[in-house]
Amino acid sequence: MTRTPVNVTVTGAAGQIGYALLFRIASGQLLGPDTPIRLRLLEIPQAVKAAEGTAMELDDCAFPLLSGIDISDDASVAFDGCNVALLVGARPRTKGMERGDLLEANGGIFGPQGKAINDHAADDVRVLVVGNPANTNALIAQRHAPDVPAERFTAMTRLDHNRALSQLAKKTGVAVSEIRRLTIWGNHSATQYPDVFHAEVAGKNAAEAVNDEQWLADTFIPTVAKRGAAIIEARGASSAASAANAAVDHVHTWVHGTAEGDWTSAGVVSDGSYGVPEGLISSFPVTAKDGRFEIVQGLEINEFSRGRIDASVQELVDERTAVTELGLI
Ligand SMILES: NC(=O)c1ccc[n+]([C@@H]2O[C@H](COP(=O)([O-])OP(=O)(O)OC[C@H]3O[C@@H](n4cnc5c(N)ncnc54)[C@H](O)[C@@H]3O)[C@@H](O)[C@H]2O)c1
Ligand SMILES: O=C(O)C[C@H](O)C(=O)O
Repeated sequence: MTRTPVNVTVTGAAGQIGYALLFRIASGQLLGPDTPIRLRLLEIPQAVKAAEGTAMELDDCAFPLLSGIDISDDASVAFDGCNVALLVGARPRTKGMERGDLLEANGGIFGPQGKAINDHAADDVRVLVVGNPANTNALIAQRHAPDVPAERFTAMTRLDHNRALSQLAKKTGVAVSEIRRLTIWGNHSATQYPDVFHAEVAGKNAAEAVNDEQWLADTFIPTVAKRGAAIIEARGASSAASAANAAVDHVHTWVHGTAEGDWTSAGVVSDGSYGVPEGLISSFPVTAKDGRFEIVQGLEINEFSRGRIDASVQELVDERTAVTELGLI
């Protein structure tokens, strides 16, 4: 192997998503079978030992593409030379915590990590924020990295996208591979809007294939939007393997591109498209080419969709106002 390894930094490496994610990155599923990887794991001091245990297991897999593993509790070390940053570690909501408390606690994590990326990462750094509230955490990190192009900061809504694909495939009786052009709009929260109006199911318009607006409104949208909570209820812990899978999908698509004629969903910095205020990190339909996401332009937004997109975007505006008032951006 002669290529220089790509530095992939994973925060929250000792957590449950970290445990599902690291082995897939090291096996080549994130960047492809020809790209050697150096893992840089960031954890809080209390969890460094657990991260060391995971690193021992990674060693024991003898992955041919894994050129080394560094573990640190110092963001300036973990992001040094970083090419791909997966910001997974976050402060979970605990009993009695209000949304503002959660935003404040996470601002204390994502602000300094954004600054460390700004000061230490490689020029081509790409950042995916997984830790919740993912869109606003991504915004906080991006605002602390003025020297990094804003478009390099993204938030994960690929899990929502994949959930929507599966639900629609089940309803219409087709394979997920036969569905294209589905969109998640807005926030990675219960207000998100999974939109089938531009989607195709086996070459046919998805809304027409479903032909059941009540199912869309009363079953499909809430099932996708509340899936995270349903998994917590069932598993007693939030989604981990599916979240790691979506992170792998997001970065793989970002680097390798979307298929001709298709698109995916990602939280990206708004350029004002579709009435989403500029600068917000909101989920859009996006294509990827040459390592860049582009918002799909020119889609007609019907009345059913407009109100739902606006409601989720308003939640993002409110979160941005809250973190501005807290002095976090
Ligand atoms: N965007 C999505 O689709 C999506 C899906 C699932 C989960 N999530 C979110 O991902 C996050 C991680 O989930 P999890 O199940 O792995 O949680 P977890 O609690 O199992 O692990 C989180 C890890 O982050 C570490 N951590 C905390 N603060 C840190 C910091 N400042 N620097 C580095 N590491 C830090 C913790 O020590 C812990 O090991 C949560 O916020 C969860 O809500 C997002
Ligand atoms: O961790 C959560 O709150 C849920 C998670 O974001 C998910 O969508 O599964």
